[in-house]
Amino acid sequence: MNLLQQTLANINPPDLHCQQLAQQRLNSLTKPLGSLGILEEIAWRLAGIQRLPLPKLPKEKISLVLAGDHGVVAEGVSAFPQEVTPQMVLNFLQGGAAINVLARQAGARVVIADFGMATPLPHQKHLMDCRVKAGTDNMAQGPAMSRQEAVQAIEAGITLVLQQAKDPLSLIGIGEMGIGNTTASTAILAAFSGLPVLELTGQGTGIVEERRQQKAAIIGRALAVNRPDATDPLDVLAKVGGLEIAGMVGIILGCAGAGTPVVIDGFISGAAALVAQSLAPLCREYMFASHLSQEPGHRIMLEMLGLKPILHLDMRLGEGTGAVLTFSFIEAASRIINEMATFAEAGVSQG
Ligand SMILES: O=C(O)c1ccc[n+]([C@@H]2O[C@H](COP(=O)([O-])O)[C@@H](O)[C@H]2O)c1
Ligand SMILES: Cc1cc2nc[nH]c2cc1C
Repeated sequence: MNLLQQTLANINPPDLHCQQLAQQRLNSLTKPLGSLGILEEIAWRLAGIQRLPLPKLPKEKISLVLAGDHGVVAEGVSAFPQEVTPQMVLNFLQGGAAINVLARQAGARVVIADFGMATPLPHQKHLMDCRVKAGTDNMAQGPAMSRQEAVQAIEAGITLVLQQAKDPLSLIGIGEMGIGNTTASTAILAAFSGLPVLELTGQGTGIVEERRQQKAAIIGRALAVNRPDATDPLDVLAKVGGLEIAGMVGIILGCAGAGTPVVIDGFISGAAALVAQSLAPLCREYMFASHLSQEPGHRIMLEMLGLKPILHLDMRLGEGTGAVLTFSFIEAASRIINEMATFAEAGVSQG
């Protein structure tokens, strides 16, 4: 068995008994029933994931940020040039990007990995080398990558979880950097949903309406040229996906296999989540959706995943920024269930 198959075989449902015990405790705490809304749902879901009636605060918070390039940028689908991918990776390594600031705020460690930028950076001590190839091929003309390359990138993502999150009580956030990756993510969503491409296509880094329509036409062409099989997630990922997207699929599967909660970020990690769910439906139980991105397809993606976004901040940055912002809400939910007094303990009358 290869690492992907082993990981898929390791994914179990969360512990329902621990979930129920957590729900009972939440109902006994000094507040009207259900009045802490989504925080309560986070607390009982975390109990099921950690297999503990009382979930623990994360031992370590980690933001895994994956970089990759996209051959389809040759079609003019992004507002920015491809060289921005390595330039931003250097910015991440120097601590000056939004993800660095928000991770410092959240007390999280940031890990940056190159899954296949078009031009590799000269050796950087703190950059993980998970390169599969020098960017994907142009999906408007043929498959973005081979099936083997997609599996290699997924397995590199699984390995990253095994190396970086040894304690299952860690909390993992995922994020990405890749000029052109909203095009790949939209194609993945269109392949799985069958919805009209124009409805799913957004502005990405900031293209104007005319270029958004051209971007939708290019995604339509990529789907027509490649004919991805929606019943075969690896086929969809290889034909119209991306290397960093495949890496995030691996991280999600790796976290689900290890029983570690994983927070997905915006539209691109959502596309990875769709592929992961399609490979292993149970892995959605280990995911938290951090925020609702401004990309129009993101709401549909989250509905397909059955996940509720915790934050609505009109963000569309990526990098894992929404995911790390959500860490404090997950910690807050864990504190609530552990630290609040019950009606009996506080001598408060129940309604
Ligand atoms: O996270 C999101 O929802 C999101 C929405 C739009 C753009 N992005 C980021 O912008 C880049 C992709 O945009 P584009 O226009 O080049 O496809 C990539 O680096 C993403 O991290 C991210
Ligand atoms: C500057 C910049 C920063 C980003 N971070 C994630 N995607 C990005 C795209 C651009 C263009």
